[in-house]
Amino acid sequence: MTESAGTPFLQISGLRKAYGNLEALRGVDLELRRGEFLCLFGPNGAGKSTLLKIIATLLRPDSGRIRVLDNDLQENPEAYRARLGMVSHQPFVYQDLSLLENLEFYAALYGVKQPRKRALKLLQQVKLIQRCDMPAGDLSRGMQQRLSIARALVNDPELLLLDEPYTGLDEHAARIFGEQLRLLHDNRRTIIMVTHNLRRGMESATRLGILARGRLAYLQEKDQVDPASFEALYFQHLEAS
Ligand SMILES: Nc1ncnc2c1ncn2[C@@H]1O[C@H](COP(=O)(O)OP(=O)(O)OP(=O)(O)O)[C@@H](O)[C@H]1O
Repeated sequence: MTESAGTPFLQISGLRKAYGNLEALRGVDLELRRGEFLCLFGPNGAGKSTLLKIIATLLRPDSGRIRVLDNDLQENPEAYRARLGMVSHQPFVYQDLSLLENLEFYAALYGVKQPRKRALKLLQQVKLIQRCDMPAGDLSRGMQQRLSIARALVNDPELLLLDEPYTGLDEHAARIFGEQLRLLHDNRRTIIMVTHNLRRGMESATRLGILARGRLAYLQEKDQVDPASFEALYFQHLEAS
């Protein structure tokens, strides 16, 4: 994939998705440059997970386009998926396999050169190395979340999609994850995170967005945003929903 200066990394235009009569996305347009970190807020049912699932190719839109650099993702989904990582409500881990087996499996699937080494490094990072031989199904919910974060990073993704990654994490684990996000966020990685955690979201992001009733109601560079005004606007949207 070619990349010239100024080419947006991700271009989304006119994205619409309905579930029966319910219009979950009503025309979303969004452009992100490589290395941007968008934190997307919004009321329950606003369409945030639907948007992330479509970007992750887990769900097909009814209409609209998504391009990553010069490629339409519908035209070459396999190459696109290899560059993608996602943490969602589903852990996508095998409950009967150990933590190490799970991560080794995914690393091998993505063609990582030394799958075991990569798996062990990630288990260290998410502080699960002591439990590496335990079946994933025996982990607590917060630990499952840490494992799915490790799973999402196995292929060192260029585009990382995080749907409420703080859910289930205790304060210590959330702080560690916040630190990891800072390390993960470099010039080559583009991140979109959906969260209801205003403080955590605002500390990590370079852009802030609010999705409301299936539309992007607000999008701004974080350094142009007054935190108190943003918080007030966010609460207005929550109350209006
Ligand atoms: N599989 C589905 N079938 C029918 N309706 C769905 C389905 N998935 C989502 N919806 C509906 O689409 C709308 C958007 O849902 P979505 O999960 O994208 O919202 P969200 O912004 O992620 O919400 P939350 O903050 O509660 O996670 C909601 O009204 C929801 O009930």
